[in-house]
Amino acid sequence: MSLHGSDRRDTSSAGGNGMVAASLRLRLNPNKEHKPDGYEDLQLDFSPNIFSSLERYLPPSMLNVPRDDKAKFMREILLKYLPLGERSRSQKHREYRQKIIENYQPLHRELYSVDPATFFVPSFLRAINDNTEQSFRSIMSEPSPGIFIFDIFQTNFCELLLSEIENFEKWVTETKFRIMRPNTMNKYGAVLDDFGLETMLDKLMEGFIRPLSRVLFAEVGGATLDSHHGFVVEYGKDRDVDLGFHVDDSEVTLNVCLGKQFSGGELFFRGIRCEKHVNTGTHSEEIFDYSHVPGRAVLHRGRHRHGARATTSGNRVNLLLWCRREMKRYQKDFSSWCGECSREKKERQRSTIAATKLELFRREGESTA
Ligand SMILES: O=C(O)CCC(=O)C(=O)O
Ligand SMILES: [Fe+2]
Repeated sequence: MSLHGSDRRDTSSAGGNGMVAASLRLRLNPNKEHKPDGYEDLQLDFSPNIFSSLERYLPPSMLNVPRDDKAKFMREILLKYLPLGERSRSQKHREYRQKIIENYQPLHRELYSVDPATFFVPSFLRAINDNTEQSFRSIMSEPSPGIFIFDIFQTNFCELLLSEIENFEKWVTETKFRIMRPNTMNKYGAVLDDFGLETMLDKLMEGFIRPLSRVLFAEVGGATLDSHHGFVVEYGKDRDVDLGFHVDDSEVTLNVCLGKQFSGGELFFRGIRCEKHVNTGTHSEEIFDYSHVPGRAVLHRGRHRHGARATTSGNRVNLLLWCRREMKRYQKDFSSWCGECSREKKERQRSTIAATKLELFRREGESTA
């Protein structure tokens, strides 16, 4: 589910609307002293972070009621802000997930909560612990502006995750369970959030990707990423072949190759664009192609246009974490990150300067004539 759009962002006035009693209005300003509960372990239709953020807006009388009651109250408010169609979609999705989680037996339970020492390579962990731009840049390359490449996962972690995914798919085939694919562009692959890995991926985003995005992608809200869509894509014989040119429904995307053996499957990047300019041409300096390496991450803005070439032999499985900001501010000026908006802005500035210069020359000419 998603909570996009400026109309649904301003939760501060939500309590004044409809069924919730007037005495239970949300506060206009958050209570910054209040330490919110965690909601990761509950099956909810919205990201646990949204509940923790919204909790600071609860009326004072509700702050200390049981967590389930707070979650119920906030869920009702959030649901009212979804259009009807989306509301029932969100309800159905919750039931769908519930059904999987009740019936699927995980194979490697150790994958379901983050264990930094066994998940990540030491260089990545050191950089995250240092938490400085310099430490981040020391472990990554930026072969093209806004595209960062670095080693992230240990081989053993990649293998365990691949084996868990295979086990899930085996269960899907055996039980003939109809699963939802990660998005409209894939016929294969699986949504990791749907079979129990949501909390682990949330921790991965919060503790390990958000610190990087805060520094590397500040202008698209990298510091305040608050939800994610986590899935795997699978290519090869009997799987998807390639992936067309697109932008992701994310502010920041983490793409990590898990394996296995394959050839082809290169990513091609073609510049960052806002919605208005998404189909404009590419400039030569925006062209960048990348060959995947197992365990290695590519981190880029969701609006960085890209696609994946055909995997010509073997199997390729990649983990994708689309990191989002549900609580987005409505943004109008994209010139800090859209290649075309910034070119247009520079062009406007250049012509204003040229016109001013011309006018000055003209006046000078008149006064000396
Ligand atoms: O196949 C890949 O590595 C890219 C996948 C991708 O861009 C996506 O799923 O959004
Ligand atoms: Fe993508």
